Amino acid sequence: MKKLGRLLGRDRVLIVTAVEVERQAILRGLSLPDHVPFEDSLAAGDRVVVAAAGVGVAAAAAASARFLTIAEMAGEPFDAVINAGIAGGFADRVDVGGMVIGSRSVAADLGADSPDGFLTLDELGFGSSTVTADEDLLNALRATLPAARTGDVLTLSTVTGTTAAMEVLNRRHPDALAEAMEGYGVATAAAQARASFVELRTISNPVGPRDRAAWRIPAALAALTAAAEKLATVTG
Ligand SMILES: O=C(O)c1cccc(C(=O)CC[C@H]2O[C@@H](n3cnc4c(=O)[nH]cnc43)[C@H](O)[C@@H]2O)c1
Repeated sequence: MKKLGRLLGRDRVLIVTAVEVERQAILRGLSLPDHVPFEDSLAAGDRVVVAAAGVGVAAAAAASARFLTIAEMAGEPFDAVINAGIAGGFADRVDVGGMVIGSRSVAADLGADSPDGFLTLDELGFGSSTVTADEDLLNALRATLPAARTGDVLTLSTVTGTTAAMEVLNRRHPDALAEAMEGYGVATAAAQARASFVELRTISNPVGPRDRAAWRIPAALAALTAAAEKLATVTG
């Protein structure tokens, strides 16, 4: 059974989260069951599949590549990939509980340090530390989620936990809205599978000195569910 029709104008959409609670938050919003294994969703011809990849850029890239390859081999390739989950928000740019659509997913710690400053992959001549979101997908998300802010989302291997680290990021990426740990990895897998990509994040905590008590994970998960509910209204 095709449980959800075309989402955001796409035939088949893969939504990749890091962890299961994020996956369930999205499934709740889409009114999809939460117990269907990935392979069974594919076999059923579901047009929207939500899968958890694990935390961090390596798990995100490896699992996304696996999901995309399995779908391609089954003759049901995904044509769009959304990396969705919770994130840290940069103060004064986005509030806890708010939402960010990534215009770019930036691997902010991938490169080389030097006495003259940080060198990105681009500057080193090894490719790019940045994946730009697909314009049509980005615009479709923006139209569906008008309350969301649009801007760069950083991908980091370490959650920022000190004022010093936050200041370094602020200097290097003065316009970034949020940081998370998977976007660039999912985006790279999507690019290699020639699927369009966008990152969608709801804010669970401010970026800055580690303060576990300030994390508002239930609020960020509720915002993910609300976003998915809105996405479900734009099916064809
Ligand atoms: O520091 C802690 O005690 C702690 C407690 C719960 C979760 C964590 C995580 O590291 C979750 C990482 C997970 O969530 C995304 N995320 C959320 N906020 C941030 C952030 O400020 N910086 C980076 N990643 C964040 C991330 O994408 C992971 O999937 C820590």
